[in-house]
Amino acid sequence: MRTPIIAGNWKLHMNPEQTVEFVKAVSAKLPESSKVESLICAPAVDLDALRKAAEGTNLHVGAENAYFEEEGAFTGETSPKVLKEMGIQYCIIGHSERRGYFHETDEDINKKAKALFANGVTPIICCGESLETREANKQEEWVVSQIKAALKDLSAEQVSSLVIAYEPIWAIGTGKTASSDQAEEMCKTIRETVKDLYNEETAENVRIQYGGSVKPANVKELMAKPNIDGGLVGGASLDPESYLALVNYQD
Ligand SMILES: O=C(CO)COP(=O)(O)O
Repeated sequence: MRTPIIAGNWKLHMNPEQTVEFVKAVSAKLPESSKVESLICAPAVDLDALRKAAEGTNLHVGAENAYFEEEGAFTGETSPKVLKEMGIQYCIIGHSERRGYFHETDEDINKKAKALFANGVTPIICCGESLETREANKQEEWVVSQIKAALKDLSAEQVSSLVIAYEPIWAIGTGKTASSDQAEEMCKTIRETVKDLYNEETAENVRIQYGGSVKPANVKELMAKPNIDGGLVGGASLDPESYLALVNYQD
């Protein structure tokens, strides 16, 4: 059985003090990790505070990005090796904002996935189509091609352990959620792609999140779908009450 994973992606919000306040506000009310994994992915400058504040709680900690090199002359980048040393468990890669504003390619994302695995950090690999691609009804081939490129040369064991986040760009921060049927349809396609590339067991193990205007009001319906194992949540993860409503969607 796949453990559901609800992750906040704070993007460029929150400072270390606010991070500690947030953890204080949520820590006592988080579900058991065996029931739902509660994760916050925070800006690199907040990770030390987040990891320390989350110690001994059911809150898991992730980064929003990392580079594919561990060290060297790469000004401004975040090392996957240092993430590991800091005790960071997850790292988002290939978010559409990174692909769009920072020109990250499928090849970069594949290299980042390998670098994270080399350092024992679990990647959350994002994929998703633009409105233009959906209107042209090309969303499936677009997402399948992103997945194939991101997973290139990864082992079945690695793919079993990672997380894929389907985030249609037209649903991010727009208040326009994909319908639960649209989200399920693509998450199912992603799982079938993993089965074609690897095997049934790997496809059954890989966790697939939906992201794009997930809110307390729609999380339950999304999570009821058989191929949706979690949410990657931007705006609604910044407020403690809203975050708690998301991670406790089973109550
Ligand atoms: O991009 C997202 C999470 O990675 C989704 O953001 P919103 O939940 O704000 O739409």
